[in-house]
Amino acid sequence: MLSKLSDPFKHDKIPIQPISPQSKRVKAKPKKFSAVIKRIWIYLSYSKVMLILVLLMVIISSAMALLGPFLVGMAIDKYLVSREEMFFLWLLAALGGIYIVHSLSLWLQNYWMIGVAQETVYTMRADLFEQIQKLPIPFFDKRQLGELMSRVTNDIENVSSTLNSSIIQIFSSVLTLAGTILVMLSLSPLLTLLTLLIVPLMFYGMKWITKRTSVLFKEQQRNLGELNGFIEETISGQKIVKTFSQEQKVIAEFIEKGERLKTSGFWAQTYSGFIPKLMNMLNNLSFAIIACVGGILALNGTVSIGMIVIFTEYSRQFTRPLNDLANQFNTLLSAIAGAERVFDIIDAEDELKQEKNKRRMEKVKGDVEFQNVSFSYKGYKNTLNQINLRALPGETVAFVGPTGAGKTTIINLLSRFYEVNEGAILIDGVIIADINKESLRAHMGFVLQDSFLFQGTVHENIRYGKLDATDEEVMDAAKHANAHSFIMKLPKQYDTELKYNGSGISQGQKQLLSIARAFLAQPSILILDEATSSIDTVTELKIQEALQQLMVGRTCFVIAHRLNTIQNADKIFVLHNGEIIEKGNHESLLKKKGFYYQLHGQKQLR
Ligand SMILES: Nc1ncnc2c1ncn2[C@@H]1O[C@H](COP(=O)(O)OP(=O)(O)OP(=O)(O)O)[C@@H](O)[C@H]1O
Repeated sequence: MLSKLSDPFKHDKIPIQPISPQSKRVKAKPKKFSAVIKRIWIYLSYSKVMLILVLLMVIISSAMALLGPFLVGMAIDKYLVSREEMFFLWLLAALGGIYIVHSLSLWLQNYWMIGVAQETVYTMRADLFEQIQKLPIPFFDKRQLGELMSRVTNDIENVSSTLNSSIIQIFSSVLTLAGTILVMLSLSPLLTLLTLLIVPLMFYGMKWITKRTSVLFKEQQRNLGELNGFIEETISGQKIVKTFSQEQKVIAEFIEKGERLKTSGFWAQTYSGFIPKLMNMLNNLSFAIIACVGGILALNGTVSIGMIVIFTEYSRQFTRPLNDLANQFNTLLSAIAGAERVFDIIDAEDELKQEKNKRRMEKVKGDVEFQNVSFSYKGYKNTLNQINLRALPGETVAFVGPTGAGKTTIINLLSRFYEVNEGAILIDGVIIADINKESLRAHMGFVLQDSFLFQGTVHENIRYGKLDATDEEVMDAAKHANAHSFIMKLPKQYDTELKYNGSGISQGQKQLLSIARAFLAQPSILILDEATSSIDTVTELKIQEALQQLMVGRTCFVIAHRLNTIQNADKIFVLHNGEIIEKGNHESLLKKKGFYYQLHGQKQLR
């Protein structure tokens, strides 16, 4: 029936596939709820004391809610029927007390639950962020930044709002439900059985609906992640979008993704919206049955009027928590979908776990050797084939070759961002796969083309190279890197706040800061990816001079684009299609009159 419902958001311009329940796009099967709930429970248990207090308040408020109608019924029988005024007054006073305690316990459970929810979400977010820091580079190859961001923000937020609103509701509903059934059974087993008639109907109705909504909620979260990824990408790439006048294309793509999110949201909400409607219907049915049968029993004189009032009140109390549970189910399903996406990342294999027992290198001389190294990115054909090379301590090794030849990949393998498929890389005679990654990278310094600068002061950004460096050391590094003079001209010198990725300073200045970082780190092995972007001659000279200084006494691997780097290099490896096709120094390679000679002649080293 539902598949026939028309999609109210149908867009005339861009045809999109509606995410109807029959859609083939809904592939994700919900994992076991119990496993996800168990995980959330572990997080909840970090705030045990507060949670116990919440539970205590839930028990009190549920008991008060149960006691209320009972006293009302008694009051009716005692006053309306027997006219026992004194007892009636006592009952009224007790009723007043019950409602005050009820309200207070409701307020307190809410107060403590907010604390539990905030603590839980804080820990979950911290775990997720920490895990993201430990994930290996190949993990990020497969994912969009915005999609990951969506997990840290939206999905976690989803869990938070559910904890705030649903947990108490679920606890108290279950308690009230159990208490009500018990009291009802003790009052009239027949009427209780009549009330319980609707339970199997509720159960099957809910099962049918939730089977569909859980898949749809997951689809909605995934679409939200995709949309966020797209937004992040287009905002970061605004210059390119504008340069190529792609605004309309980007807007159209956004609309398409937005439509997809809207449609999946629509179906998820529509399906889950049936839950309260179904509950309401069954609720009314139950009420009608009780009223009819109870009325007949009262007319026969089998039960008192007070008893009927108590009972109809309880029957309402019985269906109300069921109703509440059904309403909360929506939120709960959406939160479970979010939590599942968060746990997917938390459970991803982190690179540091396997590294724990590996050997740490205290000192590195810088003797680096590649032995028959072959490598392919996952799912691609070989990028590097049988690479053999050696750099002795203090030597400068340069890589040249056309674009896509595999120069960056060699560096990626040396830093263990990726692992070799065949062969081995050795540092000072030790295979690097056996060295703890952290300790390996601690001996490496990187000056990359697109050296990233973080939001923070100039000082903080340089100190990234050595977190415990003193102010003097930072300034000293900046002086060696020829960065000091431009820093002093900044509005607040070393305390100047840099904008996102250093967007407030020039490309050349960014490079000088990254050289300063490397100076501070004092690595034994230096990895240098020379910038190809054109920089003004004065800054270019400063960069050259700083790099010359930085390279002294270290083993350097350079992806070279500049002639003077090449001329000074001890060894040059010419790469083509993932293979070393020529090696030697500048003079010997020129003499050979091979590929290097051609590149050099074209004044183009890549
Ligand atoms: N993460 C990745 N996943 C799949 N393939 C990749 C990945 N990174 C690089 N490649 C591919 O590996 C090959 C070598 O790339 P690499 O970046 O090492 O070349 P390069 O010589 O440094 O090129 P350039 O001079 O343009 O930077 C290319 O074909 C590239 O498309």
